[in-house]
Amino acid sequence: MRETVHVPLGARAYDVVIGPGLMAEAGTFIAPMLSRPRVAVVTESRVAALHLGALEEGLSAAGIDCVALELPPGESTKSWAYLAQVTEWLLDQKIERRDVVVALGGGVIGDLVGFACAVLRRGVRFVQVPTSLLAQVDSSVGGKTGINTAQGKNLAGAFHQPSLVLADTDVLASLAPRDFLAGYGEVMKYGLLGDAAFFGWLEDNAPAMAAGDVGLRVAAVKRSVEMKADIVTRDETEQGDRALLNLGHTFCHALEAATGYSERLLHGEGVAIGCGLAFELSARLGLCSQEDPSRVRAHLKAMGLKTDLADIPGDLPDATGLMDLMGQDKKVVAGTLNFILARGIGQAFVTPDVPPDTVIAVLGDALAAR
Ligand SMILES: NC(=O)c1ccc[n+]([C@@H]2O[C@H](COP(=O)([O-])OP(=O)(O)OC[C@H]3O[C@@H](n4cnc5c(N)ncnc54)[C@H](O)[C@@H]3O)[C@@H](O)[C@H]2O)c1
Ligand SMILES: O=C(O)C(=O)C[C@@H](O)[C@H](O)[C@H](O)COP(=O)(O)O
Ligand SMILES: [Zn+2]
Repeated sequence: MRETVHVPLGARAYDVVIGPGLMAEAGTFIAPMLSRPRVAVVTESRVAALHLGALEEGLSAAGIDCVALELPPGESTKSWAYLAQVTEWLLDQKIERRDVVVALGGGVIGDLVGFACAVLRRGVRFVQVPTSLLAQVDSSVGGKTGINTAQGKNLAGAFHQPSLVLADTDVLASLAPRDFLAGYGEVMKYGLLGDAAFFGWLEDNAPAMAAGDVGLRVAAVKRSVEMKADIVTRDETEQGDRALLNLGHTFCHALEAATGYSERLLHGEGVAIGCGLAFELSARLGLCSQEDPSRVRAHLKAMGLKTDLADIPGDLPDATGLMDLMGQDKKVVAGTLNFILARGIGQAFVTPDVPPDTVIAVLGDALAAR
């Protein structure tokens, strides 16, 4: 059940290894990369309590010593304060330019530690050991690293590719159901953006995958990573096509900002709701049939995922307020926001041609249904 997806980025190429039992073999994979048998691991306390011991044993079995830093869990750790703490801790540990840092955790740790490694001594290699479904299918691959700022989501960061990704599917068993489902939002995104057959496969198989079927989990992670690797290889720094991976994210990032990056809305939940809104907007613009957003929302509901703005607890800004938050999106060019829309399931495309009034109308209707 071991799968490897290669990300062919020339001098920055690397493998994503997927399957059960990888923690125990981490040292075997990492040892050939080292100039001395020592690594620094950065993680967070919830993941550390469950999986740091297994990683340390896997490293030690290959004769690799490690020091570890544990941060608080949660989205608010993706901040300037923790970027400074991680960077200074790595310097205090005398991590050298040729050393390797290991990011053990979900997307929060991967994004933060990757950014710290991008700036540490102007660039130190890092290995992603993603522990959430979201991190295994998306954030550990492709080299987008960063933090949130007071102005919005992921607004400071760098493209810094990992040197290796070890996605041990066994660790997904300890995820809380809500965190597993949030990660599923990004899995479904791949089907919606470019592979209708994968979306159909998910409609048939995702309930069993969520219930714990290991073979289905490996298959879903592999297909997601293949799709991401393919897009990232075509457009590493998001000059064009890579924005397809942002399907649903313009809405999602505004909603995350509006809910204060809190437990009210997890990133993957925002992606799920955002994908529904992107398809609704596409249907309103006559690009796809009304059956497509209905099918997306029906699948989200069947999976038990957040589907509508009504599923977000507490107050939200009005439609204009949400549009203002979208103004910080990194896809804005000369003041015009690029959207990811779809001509059908699996047929997403990037376009600046979206009348703001139509976006406001879609948001207004979604807010009115709360
Ligand atoms: N860089 C990228 O390309 C990219 C892509 C997608 C998302 N992201 C970012 O990733 C972040 C979201 O990632 P996430 O959903 O993994 O969030 P996260 O890192 O906060 O993890 C989600 C929750 O799961 C817990 N957890 C992680 N692994 C666990 C395990 N094996 N067992 C039990 N609990 C575990 C964490 O403690 C946390 O409470 C967001 O900041 C998002 O912006 C980045
Ligand atoms: O890798 C990408 O490219 C993505 O857009 C993946 C997204 O799922 C992810 O949330 C990413 O962090 C969003 O990037 P941003 O550039 O919109 O901040
Ligand atoms: Zn995302």
